Amino acid sequence: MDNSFKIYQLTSWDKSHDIAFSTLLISLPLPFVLLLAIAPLVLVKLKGSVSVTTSTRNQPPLPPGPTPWPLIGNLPEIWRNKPTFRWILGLMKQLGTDIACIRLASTHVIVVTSPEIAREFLKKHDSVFASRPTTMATEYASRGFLSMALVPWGDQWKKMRKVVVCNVINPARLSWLLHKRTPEADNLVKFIYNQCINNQNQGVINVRVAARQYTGNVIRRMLFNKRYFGKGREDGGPGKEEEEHVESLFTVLQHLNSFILSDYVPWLRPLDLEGHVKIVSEAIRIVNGYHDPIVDERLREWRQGKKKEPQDLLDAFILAKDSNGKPALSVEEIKAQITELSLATVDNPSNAAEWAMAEMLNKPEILQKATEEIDGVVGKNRLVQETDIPKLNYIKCCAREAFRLHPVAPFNIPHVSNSDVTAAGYFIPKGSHVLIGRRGMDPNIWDEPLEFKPERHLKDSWGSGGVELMENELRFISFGVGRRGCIGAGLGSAMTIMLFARLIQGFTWDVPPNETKIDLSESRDDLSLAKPLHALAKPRLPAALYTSVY
Ligand code: HEM
Repeated sequence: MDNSFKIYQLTSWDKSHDIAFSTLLISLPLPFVLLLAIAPLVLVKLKGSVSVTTSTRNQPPLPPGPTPWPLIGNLPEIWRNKPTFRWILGLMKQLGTDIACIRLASTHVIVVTSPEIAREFLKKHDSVFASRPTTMATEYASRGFLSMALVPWGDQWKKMRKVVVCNVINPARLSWLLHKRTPEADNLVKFIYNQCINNQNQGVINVRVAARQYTGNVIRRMLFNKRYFGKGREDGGPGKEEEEHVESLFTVLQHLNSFILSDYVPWLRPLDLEGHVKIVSEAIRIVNGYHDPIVDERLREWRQGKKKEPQDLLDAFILAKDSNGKPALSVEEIKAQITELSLATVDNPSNAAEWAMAEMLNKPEILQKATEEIDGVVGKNRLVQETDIPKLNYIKCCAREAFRLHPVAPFNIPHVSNSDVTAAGYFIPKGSHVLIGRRGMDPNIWDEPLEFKPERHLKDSWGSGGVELMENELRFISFGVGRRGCIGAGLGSAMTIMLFARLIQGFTWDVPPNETKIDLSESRDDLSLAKPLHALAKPRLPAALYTSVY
């Protein structure tokens, strides 16, 4: 391999020379440190504004991208241009390319926005791109890379994926725990109903809070057999513990892959220049502060023989055995994986439901059609159930359209290449971080790509099982594909549809009084709605359906 493409391994973070160097740096005044960091800038920037690298050995070029500065690459650009994802996507538009290479210190960050190239990376070269980067936030969130989604390719990932798929997240477990998910769907309509009848905020509901608490409740119930860490609330809403839990999970998610300098220059981490170390460590401390005592107590109960029957996913983790009949996972691994599953569950379904509702409030004819579908399939004398999902094809089209137009993040979870490879005619060096755009915007595939048009999914997803939220051709990324594809597509789909269908079935929705339209502006820093969706809800089913729920 050409030495110029050697990648600095971030896992060297805790090596003693880094610590010593970092300690030295901390003791220096900040301006001096920055001067050290930008010293290479005094060197001449090598080329023009666009770099197209060619090789002396007939090697294909790197994908086009901004010319890197010597040593530090494009770090000054990502420091200056926040949020980085908007800068990268804007740059690619300017360059007219759907694959780009951004150099961040010695790391090649390859960004892909075309489905065809995405398929080449994640299908044709799936095994090459099966690793993950090691960032500050992924290290904290995974307790030092003990879990699955955030862990590089290797034995730890293989072990965790096998244990979780065989013992914890699979179709059998999903149906085993249906009786824990349904009460949370019931609680969702109860919580909104109570706000309506109490005329809280004149019936204007914060849909984001309701959606995020539903996803938080489902995963807490499935993992720990409880909705509330504390006393909870009579009206079905979150107590302060649940608010803090869900908020902290979202804080971690927002910082997981956020282009901070020290993810590319690890010795900068102790300086915490962007303040992310403080934010992420505090959020993880809060999350683990809720989870860990429950895990420890449950282990004690099993050891002391107080527990005999598994009741939830935590029990499934504890009872999982390896081929020698020994516990498959250490306590730390169980705790790491539980946090990761919580992170994986809360954001996508709630974001899709909130966006779909916002879009549909501005297009009442779509909302009307979705409501009619549920009334036709389910009627108004019982609440929609997971068993109804196969028949709710239009509802699924609306959710698919929310995933296409408003994914929870601009890029898929990053992949890392295990070896040099040529893809899409470009040289992709070993260790490259590959970011695949999640939005489905290609005008050759999607007519009027910026429009929310659920009908577009009726045509092409209508297989024998009806419409699905999976998108195997990667025309947008919902659950991904291949070795690192989502293991929770079944659960994630069920949660998204139940949340969304219960909102629509349970209430008529309107824009708040004194407003004519929902403001669909996107947040500057991520792809969420800039302002949490608030909408006027009115119950539309017999009162007993809201009040007789668990
Ligand atoms: C609508 C809900 C969900 C969506 C849209 C979604 C989407 C995704 C995506 C895009 C990936 C990355 C695929 C890749 O790297 O190419 C992923 C990975 C993953 N998801 Fe999900 N997910 C959802 C729900 C869940 C749930 C409910 C769980 C588990 C309880 C889960 C567990 C995971 C795990 C463990 C991975 C990492 C797999 C690995 O790296 O080996 N997800 N998901």
